[in-house]
Amino acid sequence: MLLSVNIQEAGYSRQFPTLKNLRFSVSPGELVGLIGPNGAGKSTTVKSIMGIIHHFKGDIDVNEYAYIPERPIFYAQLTLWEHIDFLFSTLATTDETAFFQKAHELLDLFNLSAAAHSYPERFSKGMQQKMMLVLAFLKQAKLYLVDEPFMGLDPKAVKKLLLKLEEEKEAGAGILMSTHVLDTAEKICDRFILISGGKLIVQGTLNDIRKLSHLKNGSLLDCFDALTEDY
Ligand SMILES: Nc1ncnc2c1ncn2[C@@H]1O[C@H](COP(=O)(O)OP(=O)(O)OP(=O)(O)O)[C@@H](O)[C@H]1O
Repeated sequence: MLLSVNIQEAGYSRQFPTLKNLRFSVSPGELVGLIGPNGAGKSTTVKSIMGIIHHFKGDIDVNEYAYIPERPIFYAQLTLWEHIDFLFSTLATTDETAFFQKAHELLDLFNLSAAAHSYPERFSKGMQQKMMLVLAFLKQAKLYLVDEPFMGLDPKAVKKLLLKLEEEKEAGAGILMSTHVLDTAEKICDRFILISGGKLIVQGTLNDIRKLSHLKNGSLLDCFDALTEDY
């Protein structure tokens, strides 16, 4: 198991916890979709796994991970290449040649080579998001925590991201991905965790979700709609 989550309570105030009684796990080679309406608690779940939620009761067992944030996070004073250099200095890996070769490949893949020595503050939103992808894939972690990754990416970049996720999965990584892009999630995720109002509604394959929502051939969106009706 790469990730085992048992949240009894988590949130931003002790009196009104955002999440309650949420249990799930992610195994090697699995892409698990974390879905739910706005404000359902997806980001709070990801932050709980990362250990940055103040009010927390429960147990999280998590391997070393790479995080792809919903909104780009970077140091304004460092160029993209300096971020890559800095990342190398924080990793246990000693194979410098392989690391920097991979950095060049990823920059090339996401069309960022020409921007490598520029400051990310001046990048477009999509370029900043692609920079997050490059840094995450460079970590070569066994577990990926991905929070709404498609925002701001052009269709080509989305396709490349999906290919990279598939590649990592084939290589045995586990991925937890929160997203609102349900038609894509339906195509690529092995399982889903549907939350609403901070509670688990259902977890399982699309077929499990179809059964529960009584929609035999329903799309993930139809099932989502049916199961979050009172939202
Ligand atoms: N920093 C914060 N302080 C206080 N409350 C917060 C904070 N961040 C989120 N919340 C609240 O926690 C609840 C869950 O928010 P969260 O961001 O986890 O939802 P989400 O499912 O990721 O939503 P979205 O799809 O809109 O990104 C919301 O009611 C939100 O207002």
